[in-house]
Amino acid sequence: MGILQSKSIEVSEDTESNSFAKDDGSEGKEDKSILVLGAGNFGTCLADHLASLGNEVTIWARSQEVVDGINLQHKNVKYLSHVLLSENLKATTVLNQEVFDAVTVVICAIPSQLMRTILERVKPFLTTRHLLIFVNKGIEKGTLSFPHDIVVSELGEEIGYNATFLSGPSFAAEVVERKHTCVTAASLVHIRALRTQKLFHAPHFRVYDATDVIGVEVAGALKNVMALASGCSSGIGLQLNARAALITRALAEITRIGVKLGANPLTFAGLSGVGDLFLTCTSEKSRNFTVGYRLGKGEKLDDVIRTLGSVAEGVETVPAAYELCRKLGVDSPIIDAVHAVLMKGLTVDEVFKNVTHRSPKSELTH
Ligand SMILES: NC(=O)c1ccc[n+]([C@@H]2O[C@H](COP(=O)([O-])OP(=O)(O)OC[C@H]3O[C@@H](n4cnc5c(N)ncnc54)[C@H](O)[C@@H]3O)[C@@H](O)[C@H]2O)c1
Ligand SMILES: O=P(O)(O)OC[C@H](O)CO
Repeated sequence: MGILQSKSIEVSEDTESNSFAKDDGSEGKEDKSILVLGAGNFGTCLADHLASLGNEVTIWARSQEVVDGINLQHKNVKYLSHVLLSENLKATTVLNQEVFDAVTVVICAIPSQLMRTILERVKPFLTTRHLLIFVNKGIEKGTLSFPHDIVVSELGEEIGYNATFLSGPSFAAEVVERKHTCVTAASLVHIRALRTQKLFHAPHFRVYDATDVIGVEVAGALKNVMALASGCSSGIGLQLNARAALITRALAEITRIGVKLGANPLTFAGLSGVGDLFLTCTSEKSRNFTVGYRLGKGEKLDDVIRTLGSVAEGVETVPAAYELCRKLGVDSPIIDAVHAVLMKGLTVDEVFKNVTHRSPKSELTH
């Protein structure tokens, strides 16, 4: 926490002229060769999207089986296995200088808790020439760092401030089927956000540019925690009135936290804010909602995680979000409730009862 917050004003007030921007007319001209780190659900769908737009895309996977499946059958045998991927998409298990020299764009689609590990590994190969894009939605446990803070601390300010963060309502399973999707690309260096927009933009995949990185990151990380809460609420049988109330109060809670960290409150009314919150809190396609729902039905967290088959970022973000709210001195009843279920072992019914017994509040000040 704090690295980005303390520097954001310095670089965001005049993003076109700050020392990190390189607006010499060459930005983005060569963005045709792309490396995607992480062949999970989201890495695969983004790689396929970019390949289908005519780019040369290489996706890095740890598993030889996944790499062979993509290269030989155009299928990711582990994730999104029902989909035939673009023939422009190649896969590799290799990460070396040659691989990075061959591309101008690097996209990191690794869960937030593993970001540092992968950045340590690729750091020697990255330069400011690369357009570096992150799609993580989480807060690192222990350090309470948002993705951008991790990037700056691992790769330094020059590369870190040039990074872009892509977020918003975007289930991988829909993106890969070319279902209409709108997202936000945020970078402190505005021309990098515009370059990301140009790279991904298509009639079925609209990208809006932004510079409020901390707002977009807070919204992306915390909507996962709120989706756990929404799933819990459905799991114990609460209905749509309760869901609407939860989403509304979740938005108020996320906005309070974001504003305390220096975010623009209007970001939370955008795609990465209420857009993603609404999507994830209302759909069984969401892994976070599903985890919450199963907890509400009485399953044990370990059993749910073991059988999920994919990451639910909210689970690891809960303890970090809880700690962050204590540090900031922000009232966070929904995060606290999810924390009590996940970390203290209370049942969803018990926690819900406690929440309903809170004293009456004033809507706009709480
Ligand atoms: N799936 C979606 O719909 C979606 C949409 C938007 C954003 N995201 C975000 O994208 C990120 C990735 O999510 P996902 O859905 O692709 O997750 P996933 O569980 O489908 O895949 C995770 C990927 O990380 C890799 N990985 C796991 N451990 C690793 C390690 N130690 N080193 C390197 N790689 C490792 C896995 O092999 C896999 O490729 C998350 O932060 C998520 O919030 C996901
Ligand atoms: O399946 P979830 O809950 O991780 O949500 C996926 C995306 O973040 C939705 O935008």
